[in-house]
Amino acid sequence: MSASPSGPGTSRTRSWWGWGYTDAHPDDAECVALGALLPGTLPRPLPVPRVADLPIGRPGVTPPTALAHLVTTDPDVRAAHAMGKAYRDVIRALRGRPGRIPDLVARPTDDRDIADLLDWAGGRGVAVIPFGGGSSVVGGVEYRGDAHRAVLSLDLTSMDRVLEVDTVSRSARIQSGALGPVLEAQLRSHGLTLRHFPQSFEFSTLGGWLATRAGGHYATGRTHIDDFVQSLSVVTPAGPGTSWRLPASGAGPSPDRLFLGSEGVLGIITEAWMRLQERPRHKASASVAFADFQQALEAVRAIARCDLSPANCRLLDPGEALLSGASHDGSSVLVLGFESAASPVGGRLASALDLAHAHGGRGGTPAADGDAPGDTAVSAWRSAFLRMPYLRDGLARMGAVVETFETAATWDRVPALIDAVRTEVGSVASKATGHPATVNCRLTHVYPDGAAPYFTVAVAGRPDDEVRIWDDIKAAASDVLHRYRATITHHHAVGRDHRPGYDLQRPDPFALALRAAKDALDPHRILNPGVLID
Ligand SMILES: Cc1cc2nc3c(=O)[nH]c(=O)nc-3n(C[C@H](O)[C@H](O)[C@H](O)COP(=O)(O)OP(=O)(O)OC[C@H]3O[C@@H](n4cnc5c(N)ncnc54)[C@H](O)[C@@H]3O)c2cc1C
Repeated sequence: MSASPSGPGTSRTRSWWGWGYTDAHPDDAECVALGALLPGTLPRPLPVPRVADLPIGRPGVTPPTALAHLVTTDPDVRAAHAMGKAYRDVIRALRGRPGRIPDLVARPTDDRDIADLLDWAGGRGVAVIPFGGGSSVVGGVEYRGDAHRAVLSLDLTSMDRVLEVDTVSRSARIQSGALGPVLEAQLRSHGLTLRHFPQSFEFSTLGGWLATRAGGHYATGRTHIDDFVQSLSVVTPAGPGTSWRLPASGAGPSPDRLFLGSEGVLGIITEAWMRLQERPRHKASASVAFADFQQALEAVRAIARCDLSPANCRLLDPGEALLSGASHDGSSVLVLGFESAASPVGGRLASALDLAHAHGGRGGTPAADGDAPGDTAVSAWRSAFLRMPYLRDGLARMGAVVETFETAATWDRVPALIDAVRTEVGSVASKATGHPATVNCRLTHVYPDGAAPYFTVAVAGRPDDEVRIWDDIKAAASDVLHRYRATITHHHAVGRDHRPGYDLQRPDPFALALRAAKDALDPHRILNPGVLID
């Protein structure tokens, strides 16, 4: 079992503490250059953390002989499964204080292995934390507390095959541990694609997407992974179950809906039949600049209502546009993209541009229908988007507090919500650190009735106090969201970090029903304790 899983067809090493591949991390000189962008950061980067320096104790439990071949106690592997990939996780690793290191890491290869591991853990009071790619940004894959005798991280990535493709119904049965690129590589030979591309695509799994109701790259329409699910197979401590494959069904509450977004607290999603698509042959994109952010919001609202279905409709405020290189003159930028396997999309792009121009937008010559993006602001935004998590970790090494959070609200609240977050979160961040803070915003997904604003906070921290500072900033952000009745998360999930906000958001009878489901399916309360429901 390797400590640092490699990407498909590559021997590159995954970082145990930070985002992605170690060879893509900013070096010390780049970290210093990044730090210079934020007044008050450290003069030199914090050293890259080493597993050898961590307080990794002996495992508190030994697996039975029959399961020993699935389990490792290797310190490198255990460290890589201790936390997710939020800023909070990265800075804790950098400061030598990661979350609790799991006692054991298991990599099952089929449903039987999972059932046996759950049986054993249930009988011994061992907590089981399902682990896909480990890209959670909400404390979803770490254990907090001490109510269990030991902790087992259940890594699903050995179950990564596309098992069947039904070209007639255009769907496939896929094991849940497949990372994005592994899954797409297997579908390519059939000329098909799932086309679910979260920013974390490279290092997250189908099971993780389903368990967190992840949001992909589609800005409108099928924004969440839920929309692609035909049926699910789940192994719970109370037994396994598979829903029927159906294109749609009105037969009572949906069994799939119980497990979509269940974040590993009710059972392990082991495979799913997923709706596929043909690869797009027609693509077109363009960007439009706006002098006024409020007008840009109006333009996006108009586009979202017109049945144009852009695949990309990201509105970047001036700070986001500057950071990604999409604009340098204080403009907000709307990045528009259309795609289709069936018919040219130039007409839809032209209609969206007309609407943007009618609301004061400038530029955005429609690119010819084809594969190339054509527009430099669009290309700049795309490369910055993929590089951003690496840069965040570089800034963390400079002692900065840099993190994102996201939400969704109806259009009537969106403009005031964005203003309130900028003002109140910015003020808490500056007061907590004594340094100027930036709070930037982009819209990642848009709907006819509302939008999903996504915020990035950046401020120089105070040495060794970064976690507390971030927790204070996050608490202020959650307060604003609650006041505006905006969701605690549009797609990042609840995990442990969003529990207080989630508890306030969900109706009481729903909490009762969820608790009853937990009692029935996980009677020993071993699955991901602390997440979603107690
Ligand atoms: C840089 C970065 C960018 C991101 N971009 C996006 C984005 O664009 N869209 C988005 O939605 N999210 C995004 N995320 C968040 C994260 O990638 C998603 O939540 C993703 O769905 C998690 O998938 P994973 O395989 O890494 O799951 P993990 O992080 O391993 O697990 C997430 C949760 O699901 C549970 N779980 C995992 N697998 C299973 C399973 N098979 N059965 C039951 N429970 C399971 C875990 O216990 C945990 O609670 C981003 C994160 C980072 C760090």
